[in-house]
Order: sequence, then C-alpha cells, then structure tokens
Amino acid sequence: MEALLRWAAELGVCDSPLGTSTSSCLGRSLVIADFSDAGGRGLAAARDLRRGELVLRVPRAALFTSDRVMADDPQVASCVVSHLPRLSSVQTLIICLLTEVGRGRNSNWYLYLSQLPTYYTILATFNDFETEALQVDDAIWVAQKALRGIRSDWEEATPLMKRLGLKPKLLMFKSWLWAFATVSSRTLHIAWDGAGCLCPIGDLFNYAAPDDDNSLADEDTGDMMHQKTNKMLDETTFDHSSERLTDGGYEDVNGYCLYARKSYRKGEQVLLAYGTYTNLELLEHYGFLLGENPNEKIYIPLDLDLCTIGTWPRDSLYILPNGHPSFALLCALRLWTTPTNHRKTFGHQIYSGSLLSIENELEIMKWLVKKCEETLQQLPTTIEFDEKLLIFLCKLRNSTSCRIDVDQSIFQQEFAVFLRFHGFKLDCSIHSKLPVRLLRSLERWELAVQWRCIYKRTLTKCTAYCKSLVRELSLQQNQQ
Ligand SMILES: C[S@@+](CC[C@H](N)C(=O)[O-])C[C@H]1O[C@@H](n2cnc3c(N)ncnc32)[C@H](O)[C@@H]1O
Repeated sequence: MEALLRWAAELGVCDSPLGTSTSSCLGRSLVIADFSDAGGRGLAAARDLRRGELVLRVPRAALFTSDRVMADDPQVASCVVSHLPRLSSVQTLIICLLTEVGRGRNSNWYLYLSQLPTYYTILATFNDFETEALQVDDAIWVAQKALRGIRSDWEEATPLMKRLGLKPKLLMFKSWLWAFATVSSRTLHIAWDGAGCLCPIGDLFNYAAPDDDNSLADEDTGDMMHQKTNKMLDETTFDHSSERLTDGGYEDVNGYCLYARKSYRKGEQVLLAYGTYTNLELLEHYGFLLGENPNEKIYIPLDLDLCTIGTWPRDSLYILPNGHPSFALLCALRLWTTPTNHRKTFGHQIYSGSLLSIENELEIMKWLVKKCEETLQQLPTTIEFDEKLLIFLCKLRNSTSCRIDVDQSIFQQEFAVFLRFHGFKLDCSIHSKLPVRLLRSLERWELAVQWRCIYKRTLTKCTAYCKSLVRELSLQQNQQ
C-alpha cells in the first residue's frame, strides 16, 4: 500500500490543498484505516476536518479511463473502434481494465490494480443458492437479470478480447464478472465517459447514505460513484466557501476533487454519498447493504389494475423504511378503492393527497394489512427464523470449526443444503475452518438473509402502522 501511496503522490494525487509530497499522497487530511463494521478498508480523518474542506485531489493523469488506456495503446484503440457491434462504454472500460491486468507488472497501473479487491459480493456474483435465499421474486429477478446482462456483454466482447490476445484466464466469464464488479462498485462519474473513471485513492471512500442535512448535496452528487449517471456536475453549483455542499466531482483545472460533506473528528471514517440507493440497488451495484437505509423502498406484489390506475409510476408505489405507504401508493389506493363512477369527481382531491373519507381510508388500511400479512405468509421463513439464522451464519463465518456450531443447531438442515449445493461433505471439515470458497458463499448467503430480513421487518412495521390507523379511524367513525 505504501508503494501505491508513493506512486499516486508522484502523479499529483494529494490530500491537501497546500501541495504535494513525493513520499505519500495521504497523511495530511486522510489516512487509510480499517472499519470492519462500515465497509472494511476506508479513509479516516487524519485531523479534525471541517465541512466543505477539500480532502483529496486526483489529477486527470491519475484517473484510469478507457481513453487513457487507448491513448497509451493504439492497438487496443483500433480494435475497440473497429469492433462491431459497437461496445458500450462499460464494456470498453472492462476490456481496458482486463488488458492492463494482463500486462501484470508491466502495466503503468500495476500498483493500483494489485490493491483492488480480489472478489466482490454484488448480486450478479450470487450463485443459485444465494439468489434463492433472497426469497422475494422481484429481488431474485433483479439478480438473474443482472447476471444475464453481464454474461451477454461478455459474450459480445469475447471475440475482441481474443483479438487483443488476452490470456485464457482473463477471457473467462469469472474475470469479466470481477472487472464488471470493479467498474460497478468503484467508478466515479465523469462527464466525458458514461462508464466513469477508476480513481486511485479516491475509490477508497466507503459509503454513507445521503441524509437530510445534505439534501442539496444529494442532487449534485446523485450517482456520482456510478456510471449510470449522465448528469454533469454543474460547476456553477459549487460553493467554494467552507459551506460547500457537495462531496465532489471532476473539475476541469484541478482534476477529481473530493470534499468533506460534514465535519469529522480525527480518526472518524470519512464517507462519500455515492447516490441514493435502496438496499437492493446497493447490493446490485456495490455488494453491500445498510441496516438503516433512509432510501430503502419495499415493493409488494400489486394487481396490474392498481399499478396502472393513475399517473403514478410503478416504482413510486412502495413502503417506506418506517412502514408507511409512499404518497403515491396511498393516492393510488384511494383512487382504486373509489367506485369507478366517482373517480372523476374525487380525482383532484386524491391527486392532492387528501383523505377522501374515513370509510375509504379504513378500507385502504385494512387492505394493506391483509396484503402485507399475505406477502409475509407466502415467504418460506419468518423474521424470527431469519434473525436466528443470521446469528448462526455470522458465528459460522467467524468460527474455526463448523462442527461445533452446526451439530446442535436448528439450522443443520439449511446448512446441509448449502454444503450439498457446493458438493461438500460436512464430515470432511469436522475440525477445520470452511474453505475460502465456502466462506465467501456464506458471506453472500448472509447478505441475502439480511436483505430479506429488512424486507420482512418493513412489512411488519407497515402492518402495525396500518392497524394503528384502523383503530384510530374506527374510533373517529364511532364518534360520528
Ligand atoms: C469504492 S469502494 C470503497 C473502498 C473499499 N472498502 C476498499 O477496500 O477498496 C466501495 C466498496 O466498499 C464497500 N463499502 C462501501 N461502503 C460500505 C458500507 N457503508 N458498508 C459496507 N460496505 C461498504 C463495498 O464493498 C463497496 O462495493
């Protein structure tokens, strides 16, 4: 890591506006530290930091982009340009990344590349067992769709990678998936390439969900970390005072600049808001989720006529983390439960978000209770089971022998299915720790169980919330 910090410093990466040092690019505002409960390796404040301070500057020369790799290697450039069908910007960046990985120590990026994670836990890396563990059809579908998309991108790009003479190992789908996950979870937004850029040192910031205090910043930095964004960071929204509201972006003269989004005490982890993501989106693009995610949205199965009844898009019809139905879901339900011949009359009231009548509201709340309860009942396990399973999985991952934990466990059967899936016999591992392959699978299994637990907890909260409203409304009705 010291070699990487020195290399980055030589390229002008710097954590202080006061200037560069040649021995390390960090130490004045930031230091690398381990945060086992919030992202692992990350960046900590090297001193007290004020909100809005510039904490890291990465010049363009240090950014890993497709155009940079192609400028350095005309063969890659001509192959990419001549390849038909045209490659997407993400496919191109992945090919550039794999090309540089293939060069090994001869790559200009070797020090950076050798510090990248060796494996990822994004949804597309989930095997069938782990995907099934999500239990909710929508989530399973998202995982399968992500994998299909990545596989088809790989198939399309393989002839070109062969022409480039990539080693057989780098031509494998496993390598493509690794490179895709690297791009998905580590790129920062740049205006001139939809795939974004890999930003040495800048990609060591872990994530915190944007909060209310930084709501303005959210607009500016939405999806900054991810290639999905096409929105340019508008220079005019930057406030160069200490009250700067953004996390950062690419600035023409200075390169990639990252600013403290709040004040930090020395030693505290400095976090970046990559964008607003639900937990499923975090899992899909970054391979982790948050126990408390203010941007979480829980979708329940809804009849088609309810989804299409008004002008509310399907993705606005969800349950919030506190269990309340979203504004659009509430409005859609009010319209849906209004007799067809009255919908026109009440349309204005409904769209403005007003309650129609106690009877109508009672009907909606009872419907929601029933829907949430039915949804929960249809899932194969309860929250109580999942919560215990999580404890078991965590223990198993951290124990030196799986025998002791499993023997008296009610999860023996679940674990046996897991081992069978991997073609692994428990007897073989009596006193030994599970092999790395299985430990990684356990980690993804745990993520899937965590996700479904949050899903179920939110539905339970929604049930409780709606029941309390039913009680309240019934009282009001009786008083009338
Ligand atoms: C841009 S990298 C951050 C640096 C990364 N921890 C490293 O060691 O290279 C993003 C990845 O860090 C991890 N991560 C970031 N924020 C996290 C958080 N709040 N909780 C758990 N994992 C997080 C996820 O694996 C994510 O894909």
